[in-house]
Amino acid sequence: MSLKPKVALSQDFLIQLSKLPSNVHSKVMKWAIQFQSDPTSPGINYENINSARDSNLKSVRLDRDWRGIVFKPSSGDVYVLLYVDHHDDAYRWAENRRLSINPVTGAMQLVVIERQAEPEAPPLQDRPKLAPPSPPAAVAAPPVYATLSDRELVSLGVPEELLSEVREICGEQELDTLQPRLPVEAYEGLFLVAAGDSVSQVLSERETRVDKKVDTSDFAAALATPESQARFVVVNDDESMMAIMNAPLEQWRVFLHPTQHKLASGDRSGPVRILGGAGTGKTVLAMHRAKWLAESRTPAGKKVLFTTFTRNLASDIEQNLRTLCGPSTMEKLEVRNLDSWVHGFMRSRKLEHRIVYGRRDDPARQAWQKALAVRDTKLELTEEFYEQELEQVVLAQGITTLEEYKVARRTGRAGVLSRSKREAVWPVFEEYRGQLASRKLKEVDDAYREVAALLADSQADGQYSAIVVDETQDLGPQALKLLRALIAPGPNDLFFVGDGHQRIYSRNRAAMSRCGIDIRGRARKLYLNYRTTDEIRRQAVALLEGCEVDDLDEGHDEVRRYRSLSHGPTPEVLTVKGLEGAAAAATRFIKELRAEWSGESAPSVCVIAATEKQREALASQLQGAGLNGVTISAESNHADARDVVHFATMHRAKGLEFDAVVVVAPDDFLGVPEETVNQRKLLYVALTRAKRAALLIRLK
Ligand SMILES: Nc1ncnc2c1ncn2[C@@H]1O[C@H](COP(=O)(O)OP(=O)(O)OP(=O)(O)O)[C@@H](O)[C@H]1O
Repeated sequence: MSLKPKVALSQDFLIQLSKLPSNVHSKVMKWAIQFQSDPTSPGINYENINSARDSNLKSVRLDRDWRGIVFKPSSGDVYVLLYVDHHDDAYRWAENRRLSINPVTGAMQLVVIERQAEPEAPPLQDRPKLAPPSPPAAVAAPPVYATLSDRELVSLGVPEELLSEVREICGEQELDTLQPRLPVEAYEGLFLVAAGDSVSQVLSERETRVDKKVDTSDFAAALATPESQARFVVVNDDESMMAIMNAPLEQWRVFLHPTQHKLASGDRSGPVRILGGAGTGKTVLAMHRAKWLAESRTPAGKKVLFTTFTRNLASDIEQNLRTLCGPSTMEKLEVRNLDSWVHGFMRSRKLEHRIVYGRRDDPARQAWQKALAVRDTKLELTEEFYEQELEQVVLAQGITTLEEYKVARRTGRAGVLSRSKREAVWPVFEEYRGQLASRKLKEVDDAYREVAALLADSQADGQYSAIVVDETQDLGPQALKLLRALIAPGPNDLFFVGDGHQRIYSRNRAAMSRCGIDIRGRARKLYLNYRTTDEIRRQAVALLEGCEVDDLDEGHDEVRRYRSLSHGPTPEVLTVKGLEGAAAAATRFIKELRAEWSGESAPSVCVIAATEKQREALASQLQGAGLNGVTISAESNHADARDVVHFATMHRAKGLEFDAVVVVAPDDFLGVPEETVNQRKLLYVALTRAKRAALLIRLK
């Protein structure tokens, strides 16, 4: 029995497919499907490309004008659809490209060679490190990678063909210029080294082994590496081929970053925590992980729980999971925001309490006012003090008795509170809980705590095979403890993704290790921003300068190491007086953008405001200027709405993305960094929702 040859598609092929006119698109689809079923068919005529650097690249005729470029090595049974274009363009594309195998990582890399071939070099291991060349007199910055050996650079993913160009890089800008020609892992490795990491740190964090013997002619083996799968996908049947080709731009479903790939599958001995700045593919990874867990580690009768903080985000994720997973996998997945899960659990146990999320509205407001009425006025503590003490100490730590309160840690709270003062303060909190109870209400943190206790008492775990958590930064200590109680400790139990820069519910600062979640040895990071242009990312990061950011545990995180893959205009920052001025600026920006992008399908745009009131006012003014809008609510993101402007509060925009955003920021959000950390984080979240363009309006 002869085995069917391996057929793969490249990322470039799919991107190109998405740009083809529809009559050519269907022709290419038909051809590609035939090709997939038998690339050795005598009907396929592989023509040599005389000027090609790589003799394994062949041209295949699709019709009089169009050509496919295919990789067909002289030995081995691997065929890769690399590109499609008009005859001359396709040939030009193929001329200076080479598909080779990285001799250290074993990954397949498509390299664009712009320079003349260099003289034959000795094998990697024999090559000495280059002494740092003495810089030319006029050049200030020395080459960044001069002290690394060739082998070290290649182990980061740098193709041998680009070594000399990498060696000449003297700064960030030059690295960014070379980025489109570098494999994603090489670009990432290089900027991490430039930021201060050692090569071995980079390799060990990304779990890349460099001690294997690599056969640089075995393309079938090379295709199996996570690095190769970041840009090539093997297709085994018509069905999967069609699914991929019908949504060529849904790259996240097919091509994972090597780190996403490694973390999405395979067993982990306990809780995992993934950090990553905005847009680094944390949700994508979480979805792939949930899929793998559901398909590979979930016995009949159990499910994977995928949870997050906000309701509209959970429904967004569920929709995306439906495009990633078949019905049988979806049956093993439960996607719910944590509050809705708790609500459901309480109802199933006939617990009648309603959950309250704040004290602004009745009846919780009345309960809080009654509680404040019992305070000891001699202490001269403000209402704000009591409220913050309640949220950040009493509720967050699940303190239910004066004895516990007397010895509680008050991390993050200003000023020392003596035991005697604590005794005098405590009755307010006790009264509040009593007032809530008489109204059949419960604070959300108390609900988490009590449900966790019920689970522990009833040994009711066992319904979930694993739990995947998105937006972990917004879950406080009691929420984390509840998640811990929901599943027995063991392999693959908990998988968290999050970003301390995006904590927008500041009361929910938690350290995982203090909630029974031990991530030691299982903490990883994603560094590449797939969503936002680097110009927008930098603008957003600049807002957080001087703000302390945690790593969801007891350490710190920093933004220096993150980078974006795309570039665009630097976001405009305007200062205007009043909402009318903001609405006028937003209208102009959106209309100009629509005119500029008129050749493309309607861009998605979101106007993001700090409060519901401002959001409503802006929506009505833009409506008056002829821009129809929809409001993003807890129930719906209106993701399918076309030709409308979306309106959201900063809290509601979390986790979403749009081609462009207009962020309307009250000017006091940008006060002294230490005093406006929470507001600045909201702005960071809002601005990083943009993929290509952003306008930041400072509202005086
Ligand atoms: N491997 C990938 N290839 C291509 N696109 C990707 C990949 N991973 C993520 N993306 C895209 O990048 C964007 C951001 O991804 P995602 O929402 O998962 O990031 P995130 O880290 O969860 O963002 P945030 O924290 O800002 O909400 C999405 O458009 C997603 O489709």
